[in-house]
Amino acid sequence: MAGFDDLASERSKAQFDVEEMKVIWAGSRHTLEVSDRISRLVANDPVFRKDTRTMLSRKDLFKNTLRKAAHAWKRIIELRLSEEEAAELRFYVDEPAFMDLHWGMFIPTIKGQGTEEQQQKWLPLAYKMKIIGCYAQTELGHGSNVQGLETTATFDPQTDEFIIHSPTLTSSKWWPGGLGKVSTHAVVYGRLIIDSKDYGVNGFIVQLRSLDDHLPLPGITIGDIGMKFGSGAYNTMDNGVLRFDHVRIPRDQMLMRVSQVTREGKLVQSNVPWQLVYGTMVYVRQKIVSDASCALSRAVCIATRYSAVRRQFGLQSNGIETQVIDYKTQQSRLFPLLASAYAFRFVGEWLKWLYMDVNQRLQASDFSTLPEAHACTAGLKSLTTSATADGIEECRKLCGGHGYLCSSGLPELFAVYIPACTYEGDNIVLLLQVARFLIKTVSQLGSGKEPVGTTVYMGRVEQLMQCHCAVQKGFLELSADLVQAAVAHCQLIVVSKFIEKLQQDIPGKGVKGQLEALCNIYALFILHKHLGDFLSTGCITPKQASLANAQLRSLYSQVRPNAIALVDAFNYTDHYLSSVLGRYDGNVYPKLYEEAWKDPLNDSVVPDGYQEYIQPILKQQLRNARL
Ligand SMILES: CCCCC/C=C\C/C=C\C/C=C\C/C=C\C/C=C\CCCCC(=O)SCCNC(=O)CCNC(=O)[C@H](O)C(C)(C)COP(=O)(O)OP(=O)(O)OC[C@H]1O[C@@H](n2cnc3c(N)ncnc32)[C@H](O)[C@@H]1OP(=O)(O)O
Ligand SMILES: Cc1cc2nc3c(=O)[nH]c(=O)nc-3n(C[C@H](O)[C@H](O)[C@H](O)COP(=O)(O)OP(=O)(O)OC[C@H]3O[C@@H](n4cnc5c(N)ncnc54)[C@H](O)[C@@H]3O)c2cc1C
Repeated sequence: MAGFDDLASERSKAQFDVEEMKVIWAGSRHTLEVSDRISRLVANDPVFRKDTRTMLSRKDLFKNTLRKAAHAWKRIIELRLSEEEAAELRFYVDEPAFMDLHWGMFIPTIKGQGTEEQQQKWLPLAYKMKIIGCYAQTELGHGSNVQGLETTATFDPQTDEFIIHSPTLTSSKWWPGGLGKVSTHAVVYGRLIIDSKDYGVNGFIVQLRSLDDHLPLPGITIGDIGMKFGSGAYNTMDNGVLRFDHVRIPRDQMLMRVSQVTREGKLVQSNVPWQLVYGTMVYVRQKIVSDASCALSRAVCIATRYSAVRRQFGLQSNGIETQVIDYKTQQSRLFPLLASAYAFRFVGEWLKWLYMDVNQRLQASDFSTLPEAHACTAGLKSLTTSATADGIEECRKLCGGHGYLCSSGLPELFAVYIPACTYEGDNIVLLLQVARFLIKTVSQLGSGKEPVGTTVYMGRVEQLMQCHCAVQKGFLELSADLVQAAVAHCQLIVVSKFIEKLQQDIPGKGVKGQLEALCNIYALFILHKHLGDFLSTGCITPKQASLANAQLRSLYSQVRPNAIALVDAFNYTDHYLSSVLGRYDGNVYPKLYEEAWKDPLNDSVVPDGYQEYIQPILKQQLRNARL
């Protein structure tokens, strides 16, 4: 039968050791073992089913998410899962929920911005989930412009407290995940006011709801901001609205690693840079880059398997049509995405290392690499999420009409993924940060300060000094071009990190060869996409451009027999993929047919509303016909 045979035969053609590639993708043999074990644990647990998610009402969907989160927590405790295993469990449960913000932002903020005493007080409560926290920064009126936030935290020396207040409608907190219905606490960002003087934005731990009956505490108005894009998708999350009416908190609930307010109301700065108030965003952006490769590889896995099963036109001598994966147009759309998934995986690995390195340095009061870490996390978050969002949509198109069905898994994946281009920093705003960093680096070239890290190449480009002079005349005027320069800088990082990966010891028959092909596809595809820029700047000649394109076509042919094995190496369970088109066994058509009958519309042969709305029309037509 089509599908079973197709994928089995594809697998037999693979020219490399898939099991070793799984290790490379996972990062280590240990990580592969953990991820394999936990993904199966989730797939085999009926509480974690997700096949009806797109058909549930918001209330049922949300309650079901709470049920899953509670069950996940129970399993974590019962099985005594490590932090790594628990994070894998959250990943494979595959449902955005308040837990993400509690573990992913609330706890890291206290760790990064709290003093030793504050950590000792709050972290045990948070780790045991005796309190549940979220990250309340964005307001109705300001998200990107953090320094424009309006919430105030005014010190009252009489009582040794801060008074948290929302002075305007636009100062209402708006968007924080987990805030709407679940969180008992939040890290709230607001303007520190002492003696009528504004000291800018700082973080404060604020209790929002009673730990007894979950009701909002006095002075607090709180709720969910409403349905978001798509069915299922991000609607499992209670993104919230929050207003304060002169809510009092003890002074020691201001996060005081960066600056402290004394009992007398004096502001004391510590030796750490004030930008550490933005530190959680660096951490989460780094996480988002790692997650981009997961979302893209998932879409690519579905589209690749289906492209091998789907046949259209080109009747062959044996009477069967051509697999659509054999069309060069399909390959030229699909294989660069396959290569991007691997490229993002490796740059994500590197970014994780960079983040750990900067953290260790911060502990030792070395702040020198913070600007680069900010630029890299901001830029790569922007590049990888934009490419992944576009890539998922391209995979939907690669699957033709069936890709538009929810049972393909692609519509929900797209809907849940696209806000990544906005949250944790709008992608254009983040690229402008990279552009500023690049301009600053260029401006220091003449002063004898050697560029380091990801900007080391700048020391070799003489024309950059002239660029700097031009940009000095108008950053805003040139910002659209500067954003392109920032993207180019980030692409260079992605390609360099892929090349560095290839320089490591890579065991397994044929594995290195496949990765080399993917790395070359990624680099040449970027060159192809921006051919105009490369030609107009004289970086390559027309002859080189045409050679590069010929090389790209030949690389597609090289990857073609290995395509299915390259997506098998992601080691995704059918539960995680949740796609009829991407099934491991390729049994697409019978399952698509079966799936259709599960739709609630098919519960009855004659639909509800027939007698009310259809029958009268039909009867009317009958009368008109008689007339
Ligand atoms: C059930 C199982 C349970 C177990 C679970 C286990 C585990 C779960 C684990 C994990 C989950 C993990 C992670 C979660 C992953 C995903 C999370 C999911 C969803 C995400 C939710 C999204 C949340 C949010 O969106 S929070 C809000 C984010 N907001 C933003 O990003 C705002 C964007 N704006 C800004 O960042 C800034 O305002 C700005 C644009 C940078 C402008 O800053 P500003 O100060 O106004 O101006 P300026 O440009 O002059 O900058 C000044 C100066 O500072 C430097 N700078 C700026 N930012 C930073 C930074 N972040 N770090 C360091 N330095 C920074 C800048 O370069 C300037 O420097 P200089 O003066 O030039 O030297
Ligand atoms: C699903 C989701 C979850 C979220 N979760 C949280 C959360 O848990 N906690 C939290 O605090 N926040 C959260 N947010 C908020 C999120 O961080 C902000 O929406 C994001 O930072 C973008 O800010 P904004 O909405 O103000 O966009 P805006 O800044 O208003 O952007 C609008 C447009 O203006 C452009 N623009 C803005 N500034 C400039 C500039 N200087 N130059 C050029 N163009 C510019 C942008 O590119 C964009 O096109 C979440 C958002 C979403 C969608």
